[in-house]
Amino acid sequence: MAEHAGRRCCLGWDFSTQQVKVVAVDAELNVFYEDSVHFDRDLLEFGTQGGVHVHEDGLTVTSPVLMWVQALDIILEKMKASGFDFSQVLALSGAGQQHGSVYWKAGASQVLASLSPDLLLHEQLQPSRTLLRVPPSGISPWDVMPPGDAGKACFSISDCPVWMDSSTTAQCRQLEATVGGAQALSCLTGSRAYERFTGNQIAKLYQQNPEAYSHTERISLVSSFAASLFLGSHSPIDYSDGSGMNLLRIQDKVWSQACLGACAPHLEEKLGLPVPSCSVVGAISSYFVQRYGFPPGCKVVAFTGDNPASLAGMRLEEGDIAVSLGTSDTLFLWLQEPTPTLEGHIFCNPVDPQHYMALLCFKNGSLMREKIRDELASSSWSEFSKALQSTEMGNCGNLGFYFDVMEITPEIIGRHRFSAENHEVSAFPWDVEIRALIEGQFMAKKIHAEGLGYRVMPKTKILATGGASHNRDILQVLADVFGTPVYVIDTANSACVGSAYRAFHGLAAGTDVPFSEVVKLAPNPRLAAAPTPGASQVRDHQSSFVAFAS
Ligand SMILES: Nc1ncnc2c1ncn2[C@@H]1O[C@H](COP(=O)(O)OP(=O)(O)O)[C@@H](O)[C@H]1O
Ligand SMILES: O=C(CO)[C@@H](O)[C@H](O)COP(=O)(O)O
Repeated sequence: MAEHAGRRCCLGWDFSTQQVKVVAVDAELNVFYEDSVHFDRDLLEFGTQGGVHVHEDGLTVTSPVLMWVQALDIILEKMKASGFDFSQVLALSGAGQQHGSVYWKAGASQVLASLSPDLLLHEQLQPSRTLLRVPPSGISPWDVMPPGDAGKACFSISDCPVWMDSSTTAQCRQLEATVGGAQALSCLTGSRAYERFTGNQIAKLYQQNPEAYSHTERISLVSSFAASLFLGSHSPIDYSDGSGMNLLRIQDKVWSQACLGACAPHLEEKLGLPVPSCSVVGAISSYFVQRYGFPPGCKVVAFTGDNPASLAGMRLEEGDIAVSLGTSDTLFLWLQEPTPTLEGHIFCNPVDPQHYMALLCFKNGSLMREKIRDELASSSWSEFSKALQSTEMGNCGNLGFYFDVMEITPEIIGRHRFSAENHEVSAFPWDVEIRALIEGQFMAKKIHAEGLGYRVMPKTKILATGGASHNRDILQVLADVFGTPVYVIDTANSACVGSAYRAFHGLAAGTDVPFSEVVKLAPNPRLAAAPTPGASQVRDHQSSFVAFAS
């Protein structure tokens, strides 16, 4: 019998850009099981790179919905094969990459409610595998399943727009114009119009493929889509992930009728009512009880966005700053009051309904670092680290900005290098280039955080998470650029851990127990890097070059 048999626990899931991950956390808040399915490596038949398909226009970016379903099938079968005791799961919650959307076709709710435990999920939700690849040129990416599949397939479109998509500029301008401009939209929804935000993606679908839109009974975020699989019915969207749509009024937490109307008709009924992030949305469906042995009373707590879930997993406190180095790089803070501006985002807080969080998202994160690693460091993180170890903090005044894809913060593309004399140059030696990349990425984060009003205080700590937080040399640069100690939690999967913590909070639903009380026994974050003495002088010298990044 596996050692994790018979331990009462909550599960935390993360449907992120490159993989589906899960952790099991016991009642003492120890993580005792972790697993993942990596889309590019484990689901080769979908042909994704970094979990996505970039279309020929270079702007449209999608992921196959069935890949996500199949990843869940694989991971659950792996858990079963390892002897994981599902009967001990008291509750589960999860997270999804933010902004991505799933279009459930009319009739899908009946299929979800009557799944046979003898078959895998993906075999029942979309039996036909036609049109799963990136459509050849000339065919709209908004493909509809062939008419012969009507009644069988559960999705109106098989390729879902994801957060890396930047093809909806026209829809963004239209939405801003409808509500009185970018600042007015930001005051209403927490953000000016952003291409990846779901309302603009829905507007594009409606305009380009009205047939698929009209056949859609429900639109989910990636988070609420994943929750729906566990529930066996459409799960509501939670306030926190719902804040990434340009549709939710973040103060009173209802859909903005003006924004809905600007995007597409009958949208409110396709979205359902949004709910508080700590809501129990129901009990697990009988499919999971019969196939895997979950207890029938296992609660499903609303799934949320991966960044909000990370905030929960890191137990972020006011004054701290979280830096997530996943596929995207993000930086986020706990906020008492929303202060929407033209840059960055304000989301409803996932663990405290009275409060908010601020978030900045940088698209050129891990995939950009991997590219430079592959070009200059023999595809090896340890070679990459050697460059950081062998070069000086401040890089002798050399500075670089690396945006191979159109950046979100700020909107800029290309590689730009400046010598100590502030001349633009075309290349650096390999080790200088690697340091320039990492210092440039963190300087940009610091400058933009300061633009949001954030100031480093003596007690400030950075909490780092995401895949690249495994790399101590990268974290040292982070500590030096911010002049602040950097802490990590035991697993880089803070979105999963946060989801499991949120599931425990859901068990206490109705008792008014605050989230902080539920997680007070969780292990404290560990110091990973302290600022090197003298780092602040180097930073002050460099800040004169940084106008470029802002
Ligand atoms: N030792 C390392 N040094 C730097 N980056 C790393 C290291 N290990 C993993 N990564 C990066 O972590 C990324 C994946 O991060 P992760 O948080 O799991 O992504 P996501 O949740 O978006 O799927 C990979 O793309 C890889 O570049
Ligand atoms: O767009 C955003 C946040 O606004 C991204 O942070 C996505 O949520 C993707 O997350 P990762 O897969 O990179 O964690």
